[in-house]
Amino acid sequence: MDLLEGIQSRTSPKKLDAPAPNATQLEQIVRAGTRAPDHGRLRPWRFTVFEGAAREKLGDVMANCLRSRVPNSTEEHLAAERGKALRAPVVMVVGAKISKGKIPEIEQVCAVSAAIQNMLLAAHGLGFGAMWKTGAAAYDPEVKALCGLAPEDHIVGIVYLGSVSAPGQLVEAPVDINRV
Ligand SMILES: Cc1cc2nc3c(=O)[nH]c(=O)nc-3n(C[C@H](O)[C@H](O)[C@H](O)COP(=O)(O)O)c2cc1C
Repeated sequence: MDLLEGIQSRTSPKKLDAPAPNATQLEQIVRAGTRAPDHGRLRPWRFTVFEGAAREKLGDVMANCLRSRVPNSTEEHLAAERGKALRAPVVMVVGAKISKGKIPEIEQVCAVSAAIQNMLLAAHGLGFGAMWKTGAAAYDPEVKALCGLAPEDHIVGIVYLGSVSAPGQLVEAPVDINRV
């Protein structure tokens, strides 16, 4: 797939199912992430993959976090939160491990953000779908800890990967260029 065509045709699918990218394809996707621009070559990205039954562990932690944040959560809400981790065959938490030093924190987060976009495009190029989500779980220290991240690190995206079973809608954004 041509690069520009891939960029223009990528959308976030509505639904993802099996088959997931295999181990080689997943490595290609992550490798694409590591080609992102990265000020100071700090390699701030951390990729944590949950597949198969491991997704249930993530779902349980997400539901426990919801219970702590909102103690009167109903069983229905908790089940819905747990279910988020099962909405694709592969769930990848992409974190930014923050280094203290001369590279500003925002630039480290930007590098991880660029890595995620590279991965969405790589998945698309390989014929898979990918969704970039966050939600309250992404800011929860327990979810961070499960992924080997400290409270001061960031979860930049929870990336859902699989085969597209319901495509997203391609919505063109306005192209406004301010020329001075
Ligand atoms: C940092 C970040 C966090 C996001 N979190 C969510 C989210 O939690 N839920 C959601 O529906 N979309 C989220 N999105 C937006 C989707 O990834 C997606 O881009 C958007 O729905 C537009 O669809 P498109 O990718 O097909 O253009 C997030 C995007 C970014 C960059």
